Amino acid sequence: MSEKIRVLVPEEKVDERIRELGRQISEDYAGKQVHLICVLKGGVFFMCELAKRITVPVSMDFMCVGSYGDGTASSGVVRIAKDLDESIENKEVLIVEDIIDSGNTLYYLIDVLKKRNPASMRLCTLLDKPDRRVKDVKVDYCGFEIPDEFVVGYGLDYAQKYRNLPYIGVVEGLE
Ligand SMILES: O=P(O)(O)OC[C@H]1O[C@H](OP(=O)(O)OP(=O)(O)O)[C@H](O)[C@@H]1O
Ligand code: HPA
Ligand SMILES: [Mg+2]
Repeated sequence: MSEKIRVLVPEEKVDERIRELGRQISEDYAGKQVHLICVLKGGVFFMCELAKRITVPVSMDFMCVGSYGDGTASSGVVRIAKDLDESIENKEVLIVEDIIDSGNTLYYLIDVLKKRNPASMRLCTLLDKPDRRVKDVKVDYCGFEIPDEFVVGYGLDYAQKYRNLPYIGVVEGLE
């Protein structure tokens, strides 16, 4: 069955904002190498586009975590399905996420990664949904603040579908 999707942020706006974020990050990390950590699966589209817009040297690694399963609410239990391949000790780490919603995922991840002694650690998210926050998470770079609606596209899924949409949409008709 397929749901109805309403466009919330069109493709051109997403692309333009990612270029701006890339410029800002390049300025802030001038003279350094930034180590991007992609939070799979949702973060992968954003990370690829963002990395192309960063002009300082970039390295990258991937971690796969999840707490939503096929539903629209966080289970509260964050599961690591794949850890990083490399050490982050003394690296300028920038975590790249698609969305901060309840904050459960990033609260947990930041706690885990801080113990590995990076030189610095910041967070960049394409979307921030502050109305749903239950855990406090500091966002350093944000693409868009969005209202309390379940969104898909640009890596975000509903029951694993719609990640490949090139825009941010709202799934209509969910309670
Ligand atoms: O702030 P939170 O309420 O924790 O929600 C945000 C997290 O939830 C989603 O991941 P999900 O668990 O759906 O895994 P996925 O990226 O594989 O879809 C999303 O990609 C974030 O990682
Ligand atoms: O609004 C959302 N959409 C898809 N996945 C999510 N994970 C947390 N919030 C969302
Ligand atoms: Mg998901």
